[in-house]
Amino acid sequence: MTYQVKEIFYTLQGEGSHAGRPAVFCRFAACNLWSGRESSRASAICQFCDTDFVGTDGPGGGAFRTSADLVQAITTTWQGDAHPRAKPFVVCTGGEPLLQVDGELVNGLHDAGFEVAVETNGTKPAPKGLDWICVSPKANTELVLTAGDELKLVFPQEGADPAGYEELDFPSLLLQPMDGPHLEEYTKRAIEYCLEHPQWRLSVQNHKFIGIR
Ligand SMILES: C[S@@+](CC[C@H](N)C(=O)[O-])C[C@H]1O[C@@H](n2cnc3c(N)ncnc32)[C@H](O)[C@@H]1O
Ligand SMILES: Nc1nc2[nH]cc(C(=O)O)c2c(=O)[nH]1
Ligand code: SF4
Ligand SMILES: [Mg+2]
Repeated sequence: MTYQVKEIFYTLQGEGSHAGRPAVFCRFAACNLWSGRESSRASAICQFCDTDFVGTDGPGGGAFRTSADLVQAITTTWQGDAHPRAKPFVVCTGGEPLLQVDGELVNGLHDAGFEVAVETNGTKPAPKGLDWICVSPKANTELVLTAGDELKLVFPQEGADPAGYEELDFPSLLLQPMDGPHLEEYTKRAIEYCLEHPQWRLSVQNHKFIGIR
């Protein structure tokens, strides 16, 4: 299978429970909830996306004909020293990574020594063996992945009340303020929500504040 990848880069995980951890980000092209074209944003199922995931023209991007080719590209992008306390870490994101990430790729990344995380909208099943699953549910979609390692809800979303996700099988519940013209107001509301409902924690998009990718 050919993997369509927008970009591959080395940075710190900016969001969620692993915030601050060095990681290779592999951003897969395409999503099932938006075409990625601005002209169709208003009619998309997911309308607040902060990411360009169209095409394969980003740094390190391309069409990788085999899982081995993609594993090699990810391996060469990792820049950390080998250390017994720090396994190389790759975050598969997108676009929607679970349109493309398969068991063969996960196995190949494991064989290369990586811990493998995904950032997913939760509407597609996950292959076996992933080390970290972050599900970020979107209003008006059917959630297929009802278990994982963290649930990171972009907040607020009409039709996606945090309380509706509390009984699912996620050890961490995170609220991430929706970036856009109302970020300041939504951050205040997310803080208030967490203070009143301490089963939720705040996830800020650190990378946007510290000027890294
Ligand atoms: C670009 S998405 C790609 C992965 C997957 N499609 C998903 O939605 O989880 C990566 C993360 O950014 C979050 N995100 C996207 N747009 C955002 C925004 N405007 N403000 C805050 N978080 C956003 C998503 O909810 C998700 O957790
Ligand atoms: N630094 C950094 N952390 C991130 N965590 C999730 C991201 C994503 O776009 O999926 C992301 C991203 O784009 N950059
Ligand atoms: S599901 Fe994820 S990648 Fe797709 S449009 Fe929404 S935030 Fe962007
Ligand atoms: Mg991002």
